[in-house]
Amino acid sequence: MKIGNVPYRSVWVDQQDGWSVHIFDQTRLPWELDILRLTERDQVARAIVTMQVRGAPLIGAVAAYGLALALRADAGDAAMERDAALLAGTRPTAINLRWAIERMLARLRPLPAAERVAAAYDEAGWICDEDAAQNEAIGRHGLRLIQEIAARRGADGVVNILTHCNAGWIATVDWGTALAPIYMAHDAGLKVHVWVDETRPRNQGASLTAWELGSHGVPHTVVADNAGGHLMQHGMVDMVIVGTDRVTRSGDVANKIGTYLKALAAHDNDVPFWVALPSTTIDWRVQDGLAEIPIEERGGAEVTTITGRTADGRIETVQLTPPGSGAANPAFDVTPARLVTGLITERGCCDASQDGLAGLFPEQA
Ligand SMILES: CSC[C@@H](O)[C@@H](O)C(=O)COP(=O)(O)O
Repeated sequence: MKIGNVPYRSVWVDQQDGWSVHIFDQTRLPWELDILRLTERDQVARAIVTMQVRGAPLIGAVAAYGLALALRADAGDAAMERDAALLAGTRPTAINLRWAIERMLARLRPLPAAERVAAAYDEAGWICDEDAAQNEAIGRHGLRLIQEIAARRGADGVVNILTHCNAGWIATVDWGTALAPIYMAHDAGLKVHVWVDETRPRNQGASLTAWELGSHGVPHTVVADNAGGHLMQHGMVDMVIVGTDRVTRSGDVANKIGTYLKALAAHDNDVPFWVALPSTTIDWRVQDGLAEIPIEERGGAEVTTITGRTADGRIETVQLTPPGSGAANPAFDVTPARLVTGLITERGCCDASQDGLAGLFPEQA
């Protein structure tokens, strides 16, 4: 996607040196566009843990390059297994991270150490290219859903879409998942307007989704997380599209904390609730999302403080709560498949169910 008129991906290898890895520091957006240069394993691990990079597909892709950087230091068997485990353990909920590391190891383990660095960069590059292509396909399939609603609304009708967290191009290698259909609808001339949940505590909606949509010229309005139910009750939401960090083989969906409440409100108001994902986000080994998906617990400071830009341009973090108040910070929740209208994947749309997923991905069933 473009910033200004310059096309970017969310992770790329330095063209000059051919090995260091660049990312945007997402903790500085939307205030500053800082590009970080990563040169070693620990920088990559730190970037994922501190959420300088975030979003399920992107942390998988960046971790893949993290393993390539680690192999530059030591490409022996023991070091590779240790570094792969370290990178895979940086965040627990998004399955794309484990998937990417397992794919890297499947390619690298049979090779002699001397051939591993080149192969690792090659494989990480494929992971990135495939993610971009899958998300573009998700965009095309999701576009049809938006077109159907637009057709019912008539020529002047605006399609109002609510989204939670950030599942845009900055959360993937390119295009995004939930936002890909929205970009395509906007580019196709459909009138779309996006309700952007602020997404406390880290505000990925207010900072990242609003920045992405604004940069692309997509009309949008940021709302407090608690506003979604009210908007749906008053007919102001035509559909919900969210991304996900892990989908079970039965169609349960883990996504940013608060997604479940939006699904409940959508169900109560007959608003279609769609989840967009590349197949790399499906955990075929897991059936019951509530029982089996590990939910990341992050530090309480993300709840007790808030970061923003002051009137004179400084980025500051301020305290919201009284001294001594404790805080809990579960970062994800699980929406049961029964509340999900359907899944939008690179192979098309399906029911959020074992049969639905098996129909699209028979080789996994
Ligand atoms: C295409 S990204 C899908 C999900 O990863 C996204 O919705 C989300 O929950 C991200 O959580 P985050 O904690 O910001 O990494």
